[in-house]
Amino acid sequence: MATLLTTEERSTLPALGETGWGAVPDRDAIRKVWKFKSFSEAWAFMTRAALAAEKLNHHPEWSNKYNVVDVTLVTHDCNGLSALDITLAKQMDKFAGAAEVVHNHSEPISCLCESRANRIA
Ligand SMILES: C[C@H](O)[C@H](O)[C@H]1CNC2=NC(N)=NC(=O)C2=N1
Repeated sequence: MATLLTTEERSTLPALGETGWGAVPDRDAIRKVWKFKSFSEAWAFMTRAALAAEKLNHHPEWSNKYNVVDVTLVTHDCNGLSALDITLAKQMDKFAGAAEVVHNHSEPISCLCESRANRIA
């Protein structure tokens, strides 16, 4: 059974913050949003991440819209962050490679994709 990260363990998390993972307001969870070059690259990332998640028996809360993948990591069994979230976060960072990290989490995900109007303009 996973246990919540201790205060001491959490003190090592800022390094993770520098990679674009951020705290979710009002929740003991972390979130990162990537923008890939294409849907195909986003899907390839999700495929790798899904296989890693299955191996860990630890699954992301995530959504995908076109080339954007929005990931929240939390451990449901302990209702907060555990070491499994950090392990999966690091693996996802590896799979995402050089994809653009979207830092403005307050922006609705629909605004992060190019609008259809812009693409055909
Ligand atoms: C029974 C099974 O092991 C659990 O439900 C696993 C599956 N995947 C999980 N994923 C996440 N993110 N948190 C969990 O607590 C969790 N628990």
